[in-house]
Amino acid sequence: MGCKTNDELLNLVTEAKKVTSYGHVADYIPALSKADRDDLSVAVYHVDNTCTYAGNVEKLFTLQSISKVLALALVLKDYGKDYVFTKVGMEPTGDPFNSIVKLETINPSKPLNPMINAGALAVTSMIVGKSNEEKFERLLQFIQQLTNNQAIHYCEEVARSEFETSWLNRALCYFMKQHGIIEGSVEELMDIYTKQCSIKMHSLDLAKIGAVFALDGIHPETEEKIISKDIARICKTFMTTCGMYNASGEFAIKIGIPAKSGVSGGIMGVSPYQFGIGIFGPALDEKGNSISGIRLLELLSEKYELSIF
Ligand SMILES: NC(=O)CC[C@H](N)C(=O)O
Repeated sequence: MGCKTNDELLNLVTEAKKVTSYGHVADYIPALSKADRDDLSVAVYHVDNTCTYAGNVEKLFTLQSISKVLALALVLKDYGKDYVFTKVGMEPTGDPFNSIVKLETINPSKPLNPMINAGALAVTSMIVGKSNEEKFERLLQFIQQLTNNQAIHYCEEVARSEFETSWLNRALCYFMKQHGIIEGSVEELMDIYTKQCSIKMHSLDLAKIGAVFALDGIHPETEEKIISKDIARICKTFMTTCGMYNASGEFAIKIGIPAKSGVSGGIMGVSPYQFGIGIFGPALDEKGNSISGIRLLELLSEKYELSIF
């Protein structure tokens, strides 16, 4: 088992930072454009409860699309896979994460997978609760359990910023509502979805969630079984096939671990039975993945032979 000292990680971070200048901070959600594009931090949370890190690992960032895996785990717990997969598919798309094109061309308008926006919106619409507040509270509590950190909350500024500008996501919702994939108020769904994407944490907490997946759903600190082995397996499979959007194939070849990215620049990685990885590097490549974060994972995977394939 490698990657046990902070110095090892710092060397890799220094090397990975060299590509930062080729990336750009996301600005289609206006509040995200305030990020410092030179940031790069990484935390590795080992299943034996030790942690190594480099960079400013206490800096908070919003989960964005990383939250899609966590919302999926929650609805799979609530409903079981048979029902969930009547509303969302299991296939990679090859299209950008916010694309609408396949919703129209594929019958019966079921989003292809839960890692693209359409699929994630369908998943979030399934969260159980009597009111919008209760639904979001359940998701938040689940994420607090995964991090073993009751202080986890969401960033109101980022949530509001996305809510006020999310026209394409609304379009995806109305399309799916027309075809019976989602029900109820689109504005209420957008309210939960934008709060979900704005849940904030630092790389250490994100690495810890990765470690829960690395241990098939068991929390390394509390030893609590938070999700079943089967749900952990399904989530890791989606991370492997669709987690890096339409760069997932290349990522599987070059790095070869289950991972999920978000447009804030976060990446959660999983090295099964070894550790979880939390990365924050807001400069993104053209597909919307952290450019230095991917470079760092490439260096880590080569050095410690992390590929699962
Ligand atoms: N790729 C992402 O991280 C997308 C999440 C973002 N909140 C959106 O829906 O556009």
